[in-house]
Parts: sequence; C-alpha cells; structure tokens
Amino acid sequence: GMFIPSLKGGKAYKPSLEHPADTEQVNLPGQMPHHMLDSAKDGAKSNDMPVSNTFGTKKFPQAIIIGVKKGGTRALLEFLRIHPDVRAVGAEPHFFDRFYDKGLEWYRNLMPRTLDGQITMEKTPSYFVTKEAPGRVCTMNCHTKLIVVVRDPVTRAVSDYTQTLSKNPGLPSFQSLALKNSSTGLIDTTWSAVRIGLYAKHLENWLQHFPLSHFLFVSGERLVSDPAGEMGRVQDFLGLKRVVSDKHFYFNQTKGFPCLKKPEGSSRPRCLGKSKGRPHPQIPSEVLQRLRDFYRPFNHQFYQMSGQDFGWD
Ligand SMILES: Nc1ncnc2c1ncn2[C@@H]1O[C@H](COP(=O)(O)OS(=O)(=O)O)[C@@H](OP(=O)(O)O)[C@H]1O
Repeated sequence: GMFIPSLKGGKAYKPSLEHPADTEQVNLPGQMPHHMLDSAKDGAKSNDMPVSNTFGTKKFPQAIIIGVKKGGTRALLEFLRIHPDVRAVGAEPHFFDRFYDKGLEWYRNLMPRTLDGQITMEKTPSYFVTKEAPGRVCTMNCHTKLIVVVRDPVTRAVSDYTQTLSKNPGLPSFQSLALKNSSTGLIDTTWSAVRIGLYAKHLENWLQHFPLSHFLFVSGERLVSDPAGEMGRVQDFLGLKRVVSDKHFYFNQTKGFPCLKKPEGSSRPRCLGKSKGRPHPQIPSEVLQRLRDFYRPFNHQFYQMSGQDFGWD
C-alpha cells in the first residue's frame, strides 16, 4: 500500500518546552527562523528533490485560545497538542491584534497542514483584550470556537508584573503601579496588568459578535490542580474523543506544576519552560486586599455572564 507519512512525525515543528521564548509571537517574514514554523519546511529541497509536505491543507483555525495573558494558555495548548486530531501553531501569530494588515492568506499560511477531521488551532492571549479582535475573527469565520483560560485576576496581575519585571529589573514596585495614590488606595485601571483582569468588560465586547455557546472558559487554577479534568471539558467542547487523560500527566514536585509524561513526538517527560511557573515577588497584603475588593464586582459579573463560578472571592 501507499506509505502515508505521519503528520505527527518527528520532522514536524515542535516548540521547545524547555526554553520557550518569553514573548511567544511569530516573527515577521524574513526574520523567521527556519525551525519556527511548519511552513518553513514547505518547499525545502534536498538534491533538487522537493521534500515539501503536501499532505493535508492549511486551514483557518476552527478554534482559538484567545486569552487571557498569564492564564495558563501555553500549558493548555501544549496539553491539547498531545491529541492526534489537534494541530497547532507553536508561536503566537498575533494576527487579529498586531498583524491584521498582512491579510487572511498570510494568517492561513502560518497554520500547520491538517487532514480531514483534524482541528487547526492557535493561541494569542492578547486577542481577548483587543477591541477589534471579535469583529475580525468573525470576518474570518463566525463559527470559530473560542477558548478563554481565566485565572484569579489578582494573581494574574502579579504574574503579569513578574514577567515585566524579569525583562526590566528597574521596574517600579507593584503597588506604585497598581495604585494611583498610595493614601487613597484607588486602583489604576489604566495599568494593563490591572485592566486585563476586568474579564466581564472584555467578554462584553466579544458577546457583541459571538453567542456564549461559542466560548469555553477554562479555569487556570483547575488546569494546575486537575489538568486531566479540565482537559476533559476542553476535548468535549472541541468535539474530540477524550484522548488526553490523567495517564498523560504527573505532578512535578520540584516545579510545583503538572508536567507531561510523554509529550508529542518525545519519549521523555517534559515540563513547561522556566518562564512558566515562576516565583512571584511578595506584595504587601493590604495592596492585594485592595485589589481583591476592586475586582469582586467585576468577578461576580463575569460569573453571571459565563454561568460559572470560578471561586476567586
Ligand atoms: N503545567 C504548568 N506548568 C507551568 N505553568 C503553568 C502550568 N499550568 C498553568 N501554568 C501557569 O501558566 C502561567 C503562564 O500563563 P500563559 O502561558 O498564559 O502566559 S503567557 O500569557 O503566554 O505569557 C504561569 O504563570 P506564573 O506562575 O506566574 O509563571 C503558570 O502559573
């Protein structure tokens, strides 16, 4: 019979889970490292013989992880990639926020090839807070499934701050950025680390273009405490067989997070990179309490809108 090369075979692009770039965006064409994308393999030649993979086609994603930043989006995507019917872009394309003027064909060309029945996916967490993103996604395909990994907005803000601090050690303190005025304790909602956590506001914008049934809200906390349980919900939502299960995870005591026993195309266990699951600096408890009080009504509004209580309060 005909030899059908596996699309999940060893030659396909796989991101390193050991050293993922802190900023995970796709590089601009021309600056694209050749190991970065599936498409870089297309048209590659050896002894003048084309070796391009022409099996399958590049399709627009049927499902996108649209947010939230620091919610656990990388973990979710890497866990989904275990599934044989999921093919995903490794890096963040940032199409619907930064590179929309490159056009839909540029975007589709970033996608890995898929066979019938396989789902194409990408993740770019900034889509969730981008005003124009819902209309643009709908222009591509109004039936797109949207996954949002949400996490307690207070710890999310500290996680966001920790990431910025790691790139810029001279950054002012968390409290000086979070509070407009240290004596009144008013929260600075213009600071992105605060603003991103207003989930109800951002979801409201998306609901102008998509019905609630198109969304799945994944608990970032449960993705850590019960990855298999949360992956069950995700696979059901995507209409996939429940392939990813507790057999795939073990809790790494050193890292303090679940890791994969055998990720795709590898025979060794893997945790996410050093920039995932970093220690957070200690923030004064009064500051955290002020933030908690600030978010409470927004969290409750979000529980109502999503029909799920995430238990942050
Ligand atoms: N299994 C596993 N391993 C490591 N880290 C995990 C895992 N599951 C969830 N998380 C949490 O993911 C947080 C980073 O979220 P994102 O990947 O969405 O960040 S980013 O927006 O793409 O930069 C990251 O945030 P920090 O703890 O602040 O580093 C983790 O808490």
